[in-house]
Amino acid sequence: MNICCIGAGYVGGPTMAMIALKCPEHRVTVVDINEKRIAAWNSNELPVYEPGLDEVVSEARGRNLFFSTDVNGSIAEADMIFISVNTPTKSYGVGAGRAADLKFIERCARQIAEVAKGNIIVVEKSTLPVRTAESIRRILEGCGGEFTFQVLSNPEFLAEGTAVPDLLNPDRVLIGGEQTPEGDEAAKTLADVYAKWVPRERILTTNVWSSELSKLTANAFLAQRVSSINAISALCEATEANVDEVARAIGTDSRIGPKFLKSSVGFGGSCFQKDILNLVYLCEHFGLPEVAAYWEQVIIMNDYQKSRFVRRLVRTLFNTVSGKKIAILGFAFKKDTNDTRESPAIYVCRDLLEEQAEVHIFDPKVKASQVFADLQQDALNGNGEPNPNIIIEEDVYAACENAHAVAILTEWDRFRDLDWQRIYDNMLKPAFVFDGRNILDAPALRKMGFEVYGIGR
Ligand SMILES: NC(=O)C1=CN([C@@H]2O[C@H](COP(=O)(O)OP(=O)(O)OC[C@H]3O[C@@H](n4cnc5c(N)ncnc54)[C@H](O)[C@@H]3O)[C@@H](O)[C@H]2O)C=CC1
Ligand SMILES: O=C(O)[C@H]1O[C@H](OP(=O)(O)OP(=O)(O)OC[C@H]2O[C@@H](n3ccc(=O)[nH]c3=O)[C@H](O)[C@@H]2O)[C@H](O)[C@@H](O)[C@@H]1O
Repeated sequence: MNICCIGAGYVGGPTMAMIALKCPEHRVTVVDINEKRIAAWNSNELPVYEPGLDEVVSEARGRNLFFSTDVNGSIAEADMIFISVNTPTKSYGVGAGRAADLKFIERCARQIAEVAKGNIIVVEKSTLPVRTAESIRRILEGCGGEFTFQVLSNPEFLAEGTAVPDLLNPDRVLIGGEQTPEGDEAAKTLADVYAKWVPRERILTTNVWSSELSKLTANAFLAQRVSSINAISALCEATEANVDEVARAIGTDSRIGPKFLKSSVGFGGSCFQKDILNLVYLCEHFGLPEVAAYWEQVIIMNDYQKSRFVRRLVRTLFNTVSGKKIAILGFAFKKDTNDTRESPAIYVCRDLLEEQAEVHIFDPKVKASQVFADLQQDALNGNGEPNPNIIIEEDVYAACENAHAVAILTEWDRFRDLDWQRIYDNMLKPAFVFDGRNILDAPALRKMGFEVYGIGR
């Protein structure tokens, strides 16, 4: 088959690279309108940092994996077209701040309608509101083009930082199709692609709507676990219970399970918040305000956790951080990724800048330009000059030197192994550490003289 994937982002790139690697008999072309991104996929410095991805791409690229900006050309040749474009939260008009903005999806559907040929399978890889496949079907049907088609839903469950192992060994692959002989046939064609490396029993098929809704539901459940343990972390701080001990105690109950119970400064990433907002919007749209309010609370709790972290820091630093140097260790939304979308670090830094702190930011993978873009309105002062209170550090020890406090905002493994004695010696005293990820050995640091504040302990 000729497989085309529209959208060479965090999902399109790695997913298609894995399909190409495992299915040398298929020709896979990933297309994007973003020329810089395609150029990066064709270079030695991929646009996405994921452990193990370089190896996968370099084995398949040029053999049966191609990255191109020729969107129409690739669609015209394709038997199967994945749509893997971004579906951000709408920022304008009806549903602003909640609904998913589907303009990129609709653009893809219209482009497919214009140039596709033959018998094609259109696969929704992007995360979409339930019933989007219906809109895609109507656009494709309405154009009177020279092709027949089936629309499948095949949401992606990979997590950033572990994309390669997640794709190699997924818990499940979900395929939703129309319940007709043609729909079943299309679902089988896609299942055969994955079956090259995923055991058949892990390939689930459902109707289209269940598949679309399962993706939003999975993310909502995962985020809800984080918000639930974070809610308990606030109570732990008030009662001297330890949230990590509570998490371990409840996680050993096999009905609850141990994963996704790590209390933190808050969840980030491009999807949890956007997908829950989308779910909330859908519930409101279908006249279910109680259900909407239930899920919205997951986000409210996450916002509370991020602002609570800053309030605690300011309170501890004698109620002012104005003119104080605060070292920010980690800017990505989780370890092993260069992605900063919705990173809690953005919100923490903004609040600290608002309090007139000087933030010295170190992250091993995030570029300075990305940090400035994320801190947008704070990046420039009123005169259009760069904000002198935002300093990007290349060296973690320089970031901490003469600092009043260190805040860990991403759980990069290397932060655990830093020479904390050296950091202590070079900090102002009292030397405060706010561990927003609970990764440090707090008793050992206290012995050195640090005042350590974790989350929920
Ligand atoms: N980032 C993640 O870990 C996961 C994301 N998802 C979902 O996958 C979808 C894509 O997410 P990401 O890859 O993170 O987004 P992304 O923003 O990294 O990539 C999307 C790409 O689509 C391109 N694009 C948009 N419209 C286009 C068009 N008409 N023609 C060609 N290219 C076009 C953009 O230029 C961009 O490079 C979203 O719906 C997201 O919710 C699902 C699972 C995991
Ligand atoms: O749809 C998506 O985009 C993806 O969203 C998440 O993946 P991702 O956001 O990449 O990363 P996660 O590991 O889920 O972490 C999300 C956020 O929650 C935080 N988190 C996670 C787990 C935990 O116990 N505690 C916690 O604070 C992380 O630090 C991070 O900020 C889901 O895990 C994926 O299954 C899904 O495909």
